[in-house]
Parts: sequence; C-alpha cells; structure tokens
Amino acid sequence: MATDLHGQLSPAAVRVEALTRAFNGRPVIDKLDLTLRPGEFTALLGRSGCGKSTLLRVLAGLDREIEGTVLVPKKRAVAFQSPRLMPWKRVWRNVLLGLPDSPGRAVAETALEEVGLGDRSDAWPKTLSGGEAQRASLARALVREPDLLLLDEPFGALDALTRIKAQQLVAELWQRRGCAVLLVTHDVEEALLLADRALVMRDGVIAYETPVDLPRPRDVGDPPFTALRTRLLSELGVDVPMTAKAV
Ligand SMILES: Nc1ncnc2c1ncn2[C@@H]1O[C@H](COP(=O)(O)OP(=O)(O)OP(=O)(O)O)[C@@H](O)[C@H]1O
Repeated sequence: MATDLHGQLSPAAVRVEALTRAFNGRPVIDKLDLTLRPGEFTALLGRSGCGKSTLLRVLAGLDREIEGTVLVPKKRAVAFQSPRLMPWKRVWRNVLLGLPDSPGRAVAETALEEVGLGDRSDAWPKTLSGGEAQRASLARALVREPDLLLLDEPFGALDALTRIKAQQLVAELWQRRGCAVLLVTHDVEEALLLADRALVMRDGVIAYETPVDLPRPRDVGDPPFTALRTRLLSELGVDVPMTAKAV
C-alpha cells in the first residue's frame, strides 16, 4: 500500500524506496528508489513501455498494488495527456470535480484566470480547443494547491505551437506556485527546457539521472544544452549521428 505521510517528508517532497509493481508476475517497476525535493522540477524519460506512467500512477495514489515504500505529499494533483473533462459539466464545474469540499465557483475562476481561460468558465468542454482543454485540466490540478504536481505527457497531443505555449505556462505556474513537479515526457528537449533534473527509467529503475544546470530561459542551441541532449538520447538508446559542421 502506498502511504501518505505528509509532514514526515521534509526535506523530500517524494521518497520512494524499493518500489516494485508487477503485472501478471512481471515486474515493470523493480526495487526502484527515487527522491524528489520540494519545489524541484524533475523530468522522467524512458523508452515506451518502460513503466513511466505506472510510476506516476503509483505516486498519484491511483495504483496501490505495490511493494515498497512510497511517501508523497497529501496535496498532489495529476494531469494526463488527455484532459479528461466531463462533457456534461461546464468548464468551471470540471475544475472543481472530485474536490471533497467544493470551494465554490470563485476558486475555479481564479485557477482558470491563472491558465488564461478566465473567459471560458461557463463553456462546455466540447467547445474548447485541444490546448484550452489541456489548460482547463491544469486549472483542475491547481485548485488542489498541490505540493506535488504529476504531469503525464500533458503536451503530447498538442500541435507544435500550442505545445510551446503550454510548456511556457507550466514553467510559469511552477515558478509561481513553487510545487515539486514530475513531468513524464518522451521529448528530451522538453525535459531540458523545463526541468532541474532529468531521470531515465530503464529495467524497472531510475537507471540514469543528470542535473540540468543551465540558466533559464534555456536555449536549445547552447552547446551545453546540446551536449546534455546527446547524452540523454544515448541513455535512451538513440545515437545522434555526427552532422556536417558548417564551415
Ligand atoms: N493495468 C495493466 N495491466 C497489465 N500490464 C500493464 C498495465 N499497465 C501497464 N502495463 C504494462 O506495464 C508496462 C509499462 O507500462 P507504462 O504505461 O507504465 O509504460 P510507459 O513507460 O508509460 O510507456 P509509454 O511511454 O508508451 O506511455 C507495459 O509493458 C504495459 O503493457
């Protein structure tokens, strides 16, 4: 069973020890250890099927069929690749969905303002664009005032421009809110643009990690950025071919 021991975590926001999760006898997570610091932005990379979403679901408390120790803050929120809005509820009601003591419409509207959707509070989900729906899903996470924000490929379904805007929004929200963020992504550049630390999951554990010690805002053309990207890609089993240098 996952354990919520808010207040006993300091100085870590998340502490995972010897976590194992098996499906049909096959361990997908295999004695994994992980610590996230409060306020830290961490990106989790790994090849498809390596267990990233499984780990995120455990941290979110959505999967308790586990062995090992999982200490997470009580106040945590999750946003998925699909915004998962209820089509029969207006946007502001979606934002408050699942909260035990509904804090009232004004709270939903403040969160919607924060993600730039202040004027769509009364809209039906089907009238939102993909990017707007994803922002509504972020607002739903924010009203929980999370100490830990779990993001599972939240930008994966967005077109390139909307994706850049959504990434910028998440960076702003993180800086303003100061919560720990764990972002699951396939995109090495996204990880390096946003995170303080990048982790690579392989064979059921965190097989590689690196600090992303680059000044913000980051420049994908910076040599240290490129060096980190090459290193992470190689950890993911992708060897970047040598390109001809401009002369
Ligand atoms: N409920 C389940 N029942 C059986 N197997 C599962 C279940 N959930 C996940 N798995 C298996 O666990 C492995 C890890 O899945 P997971 O979704 O965590 O990978 P992932 O790294 O997030 O992949 P992707 O990057 O493709 O989203 C996969 O082999 C998957 O088939």
